[in-house]
Amino acid sequence: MTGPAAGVSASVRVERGHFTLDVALEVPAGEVLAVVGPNASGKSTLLHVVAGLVRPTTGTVRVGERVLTRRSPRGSVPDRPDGPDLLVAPEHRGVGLLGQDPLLFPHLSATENVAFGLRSSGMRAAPARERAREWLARVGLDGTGDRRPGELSGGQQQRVAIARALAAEPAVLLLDEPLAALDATSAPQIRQLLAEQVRATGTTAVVVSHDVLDAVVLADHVAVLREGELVERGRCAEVFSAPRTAFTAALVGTNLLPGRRDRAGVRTAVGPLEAVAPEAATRGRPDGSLEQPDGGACVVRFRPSAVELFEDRPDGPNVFEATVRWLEPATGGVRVRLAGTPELLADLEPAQAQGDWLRPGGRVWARVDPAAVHVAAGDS
Ligand SMILES: Nc1ncnc2c1ncn2[C@@H]1O[C@H](COP(=O)(O)OP(=O)(O)OP(=O)(O)O)[C@@H](O)[C@H]1O
Repeated sequence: MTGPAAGVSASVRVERGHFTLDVALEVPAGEVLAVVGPNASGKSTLLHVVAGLVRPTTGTVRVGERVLTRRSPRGSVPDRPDGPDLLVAPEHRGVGLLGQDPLLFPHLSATENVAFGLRSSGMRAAPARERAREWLARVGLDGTGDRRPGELSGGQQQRVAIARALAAEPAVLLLDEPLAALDATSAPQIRQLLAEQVRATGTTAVVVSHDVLDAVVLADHVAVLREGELVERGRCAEVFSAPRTAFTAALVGTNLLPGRRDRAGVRTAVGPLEAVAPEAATRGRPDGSLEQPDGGACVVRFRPSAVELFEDRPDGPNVFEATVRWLEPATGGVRVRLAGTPELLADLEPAQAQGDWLRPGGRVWARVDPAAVHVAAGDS
């Protein structure tokens, strides 16, 4: 490694025409942060700022104690205490970047591709080749070192790129959708390999993806980016199991509604909802009550499989009428999207999804199991 594992901190603003990225984030040394968000939310821009490929409009990027990028607002005094503007070149930052394209040299063998980076950082030829062979074995390519990229599958090429990136022992590794170009068989294998190797080497890493699975498998923490701003962050398990914004809930495929508590329950856009989930009583004060028992803003969360749909109004609490937006396949059944803001999801078993009444544009009755309704204090 170029030194002991170092954390990353970035507080930057990038203005690009109509788009503005404005984020502040920290990744502790040796940990992995996933940045997830939809297309054009600014994920790649953020990585490129950390890699030194994009100069921010203002802000600072540090790896450990070392400042790699600093840009002050225009018109500020140049001899400020925090130092002059600077942009350390990408190749001198100790920061590796692995994208969806392995970008291997086509005329070099796999071993030579991995050894190239080591040679350019000053290692002699024989030890560089030896180290390259060791790394190819670590990524499951023992015996294929003499092949050129054209003689390797897409997944194998990406293994070579991972070996090359990690063999250089970067202080920080940036992963920009590293699995996006792989087929459905290779992607899980490479995801697992990356997770193992990043952890085994203790490399600090930032992975950007629109796929929540990458965050779950690869990362300790997740930051959710929307239109250039971080809308939620925390440990993956916490953010994904109890999203606090409708945006993140949609990303992880659960339902979340803003509400207000009153004596009778929770008022939401679809009507009053009862909750008897244990979490409703555990996420507030130590005595079990919620922080704002009356009139307080809260978020109501329930999984799509807790929603049943009916042609005629059913009995019971938590019943509301809705319009079907569309139907799509779901694991073991059918996912129905119900129109509204936010859109709600219902996962039905195939037998429940029969009948003419369940069609896009049709009116249906929805019922949510009160035992599956979780309520937490806060705004969505
Ligand atoms: N070189 C550039 N010049 C001007 N605008 C750019 C440039 N590169 C990206 N943008 C704009 O910045 C915004 C964010 O793009 P970015 O590629 O960072 O998003 P992303 O979240 O990585 O998207 P995707 O998931 O589609 O890769 C977009 O609106 C994009 O059009």
